[in-house]
Amino acid sequence: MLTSFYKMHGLGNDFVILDERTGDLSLTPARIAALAHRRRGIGCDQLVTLRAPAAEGADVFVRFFNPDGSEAGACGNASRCVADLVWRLSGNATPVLQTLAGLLPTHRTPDGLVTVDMGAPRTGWEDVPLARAVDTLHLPLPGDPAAASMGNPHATFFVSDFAMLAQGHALEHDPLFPQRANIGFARMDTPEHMRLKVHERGAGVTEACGSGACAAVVNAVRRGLAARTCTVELDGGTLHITWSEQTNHVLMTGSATMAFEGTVDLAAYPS
Ligand SMILES: N[C@H](CCC[C@H](N)C(=O)O)C(=O)O
Repeated sequence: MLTSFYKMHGLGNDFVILDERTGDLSLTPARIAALAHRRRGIGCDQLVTLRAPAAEGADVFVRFFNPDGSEAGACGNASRCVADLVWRLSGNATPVLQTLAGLLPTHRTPDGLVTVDMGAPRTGWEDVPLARAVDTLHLPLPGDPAAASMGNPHATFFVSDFAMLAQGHALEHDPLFPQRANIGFARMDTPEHMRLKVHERGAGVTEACGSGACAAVVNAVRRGLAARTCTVELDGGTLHITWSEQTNHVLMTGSATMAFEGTVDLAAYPS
């Protein structure tokens, strides 16, 4: 039996989106990893599922899975893509996404971009989470990173070049991060412009990371390095991030792209 899927990306951070609102697809970690495989599967940075919402006021319940089968509480680029997909399918231009990180209101901008309210950052050590009580603004790691969660763990290193990117895998698995972490490397060109590269937890280096951009701006503002409205330039393109002083929420604006639709025979994948 063939199952439809949508292939979308946010600045080159790419996703396979499967709709489980018509029935469970038995997406075990093994099947997710096989579907995400760049040669033997469809291939993606994250696999995204849609389900009927449980929360009051939500239009769709969205879950995000890495190519290693692990689940992520947040995924900014995929959130923009799901908002765009809901609009394409239903005409609703302001869907509210229910995620493990909470309810994320979204809207389209006049120039066809998508804004997601990614909610408030979590900066307590137990919220990131970290393995012990340390100052999340200056972690006890070489390179003196800061840490914050957007519903998933992020560490941000402030760098002048990106040589440290090669240490991303080891840092992802540092014992200070009991749930591992996404590792961002941020170069502040001005307080309003950041160049960012991210080694993602469970996925490796991606062309863009939306929640990583949000966390990096939050950490930069906390360090006094960035303005609350900051343009983040990633390998795959630009995101506009604002950490609102009034609401304490982080707004992320950027593109969402439909690459293609397809069908897949899930019976050909491990259960
Ligand atoms: N690409 C996603 C981040 C995925 C995070 C995932 N790697 C995790 O385990 O937290 C984004 O645009 O926010």
